[in-house]
Amino acid sequence: MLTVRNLSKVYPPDIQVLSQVSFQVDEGEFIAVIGSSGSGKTTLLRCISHQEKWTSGQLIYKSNDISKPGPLERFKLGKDFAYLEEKPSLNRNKSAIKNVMMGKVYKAPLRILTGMTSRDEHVVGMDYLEKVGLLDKGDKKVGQLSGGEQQRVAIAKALILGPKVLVADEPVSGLDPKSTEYIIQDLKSLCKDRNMSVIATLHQVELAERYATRIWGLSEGRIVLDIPARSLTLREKMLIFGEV
Ligand SMILES: Nc1ncnc2c1ncn2[C@@H]1O[C@H](COP(=O)(O)OP(=O)(O)OP(=O)(O)O)[C@@H](O)[C@H]1O
Repeated sequence: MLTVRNLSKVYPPDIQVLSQVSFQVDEGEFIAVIGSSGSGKTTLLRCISHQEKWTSGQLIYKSNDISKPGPLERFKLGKDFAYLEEKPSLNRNKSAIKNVMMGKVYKAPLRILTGMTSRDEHVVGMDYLEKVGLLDKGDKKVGQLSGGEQQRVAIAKALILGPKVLVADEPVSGLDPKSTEYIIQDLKSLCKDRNMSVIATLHQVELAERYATRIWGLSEGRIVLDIPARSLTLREKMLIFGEV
């Protein structure tokens, strides 16, 4: 579904962060990206989701070369790719449902894109909150929700336009084990039930080993390991992290 060839990213004047990164992503995969701090994980995710310009490389999505997307392709990419930041920007003073409804691409309200009424939109928003187990918290202000619940609101917000690929930067960072489990299970069922692909950075290797379908190990801006998820050997950990 998605093929990237030789993606490189250089920040001015000459900070090479990603070097010749190549990979393929299939529908329904849950890919965990692991690597040391500064290895380029966030930059990779931001490049994949077109939050960041590429210095060079080729992106083939659904058989179309969209390495240099025009306005129409950008619109389509924005709809098909959702990017979930490490600290999602939610409005703490607004309710969970209102935040979810703000999940719109290219500033176009859902109803312009789909012809829905605002009432239909509300129902759809609640549907997404239900998918992440927050149906009963829809009217609560986001500021009154726990960190894990806020992250789930952000996931529902990212999902509202039905992306095919969800790119999530540290979706469980700073969360307690129970919230972590909830969120990872949410992401996993999105892959399974909706055939969506998830690419997520995870700091805890055990989470990647346990829940992902595939693991990418990043070191100094290169994918040094790309394997079906399983317990990593010491040698593989050394390859990714250096000393372990
Ligand atoms: N806008 C920028 N300008 C210059 N250098 C940058 C910029 N953004 C990131 N970098 C550099 O790129 C490298 C990789 O950063 P990135 O945030 O992608 O790493 P990371 O693996 O996500 O790290 P962490 O796990 O600490 O979040 C770092 O050395 C960082 O300083």
